[in-house]
Amino acid sequence: MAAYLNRLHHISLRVSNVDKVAHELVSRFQFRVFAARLTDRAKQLAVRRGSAVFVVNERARGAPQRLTGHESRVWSPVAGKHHQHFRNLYGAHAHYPVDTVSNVCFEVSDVESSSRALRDRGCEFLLPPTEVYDDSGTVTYSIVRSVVGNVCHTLVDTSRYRGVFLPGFCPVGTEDSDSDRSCPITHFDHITYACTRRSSADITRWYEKNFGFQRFFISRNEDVEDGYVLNHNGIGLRLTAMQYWKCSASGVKLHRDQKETDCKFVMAESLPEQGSNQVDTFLDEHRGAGIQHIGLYTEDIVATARTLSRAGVRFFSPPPTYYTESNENERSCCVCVQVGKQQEIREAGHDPHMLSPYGILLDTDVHAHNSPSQRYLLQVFTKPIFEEDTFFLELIERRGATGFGEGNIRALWRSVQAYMNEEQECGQSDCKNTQSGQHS
Ligand SMILES: O=C(O)C(=O)Cc1ccc(O)cc1
Ligand SMILES: [Fe+2]
Repeated sequence: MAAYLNRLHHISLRVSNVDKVAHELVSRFQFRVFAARLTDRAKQLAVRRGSAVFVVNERARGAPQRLTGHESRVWSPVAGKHHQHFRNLYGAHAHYPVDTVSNVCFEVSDVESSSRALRDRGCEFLLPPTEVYDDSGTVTYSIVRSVVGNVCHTLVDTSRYRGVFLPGFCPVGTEDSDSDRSCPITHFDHITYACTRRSSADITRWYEKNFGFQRFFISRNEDVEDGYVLNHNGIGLRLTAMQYWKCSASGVKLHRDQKETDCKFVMAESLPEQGSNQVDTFLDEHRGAGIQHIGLYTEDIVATARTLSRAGVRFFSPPPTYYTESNENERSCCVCVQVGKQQEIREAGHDPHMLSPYGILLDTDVHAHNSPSQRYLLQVFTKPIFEEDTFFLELIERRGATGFGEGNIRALWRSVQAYMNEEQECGQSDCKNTQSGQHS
């Protein structure tokens, strides 16, 4: 392994309208702006909910903005001077034609040695280790390109920094406790990439080799090379999942379902046999592979979905029969068409009427079924949040289940597919703001 990752530090979005996207995250998704970097050339807003931090960066218009060759050749840290050159600090440099989630930033203990090791393994750096400072201390960071579309990783060491976020950012608002029970989002649960065909195996190897990620299996029937393949009834999807093995989360209080402070990574590929689908749509509209969605972990998905729904967030919903009918065979049969989950929802101790207004899906871990401590997870998916049909968010509550619900993936797939078909019939992009597929 080349780089030891301590934890996920933040995720960067690059958008044409920072205020609009930040406002969406704040007014709808209940994030709070806690730091800002505003200069005549840059606008960066940092928003937080629990330990989930997004930085919303302004997307440069006009000529692509790149670091110059001179800057790339500088290897040893250059104290403090660099920040004058950068329109957007911490990994938001590269030009991209549409709004996008461009960077997953990891905290590491030693940026220099991690970067050197990654470079020796052939990784491409957009920025060598660089120091920036302000009155609250110093931070070292570098930026490495990933092997997935436009996604980059900033590696940052904040151990010598006492400020509210990162050098150059000013605190905004007052620190509050995030203890609001109506929206207990605590952290990023997973990041899902939309990948081009047959690229998942190489991507997995890249993360294993360079960052010590570990593969984990979504299904017992999953093949090591092929991943988890869903290829029937109109669903053509290959999923491969991995997580990073965190190294030093000592002192961090962990939630019972949170294994250390890890965040899972899921690679989704579309399979050609079943026709065009949501992964293809992402690749088209995003103009390449990238981050398709991010799962936000919540301790109470019903309360969170209610709060977000009242604030205007729109969710995908399965057909009403999902909550009113039961399909006993569904759990043991991987090819039959799903009808309903009423009984499964009740058996898990939930009321279908509480889940249906928001389109919340429930999936029991098949192998734990009938055991006294039934393991399941609850998920709900939002409509895309940028102009293009690309990036969306997900809420996830885990009740002992650590993977991804096979049944939920099918239910989500169908509701997204129905929505895409509807949009195609309308031929209007503003349909995504309507209440279609929504029961609330
Ligand atoms: O189930 C999840 O939350 C996943 O992240 C898996 C997944 C990935 C891509 C899709 O288009 C649909 C589902
Ligand atoms: Fe997901």
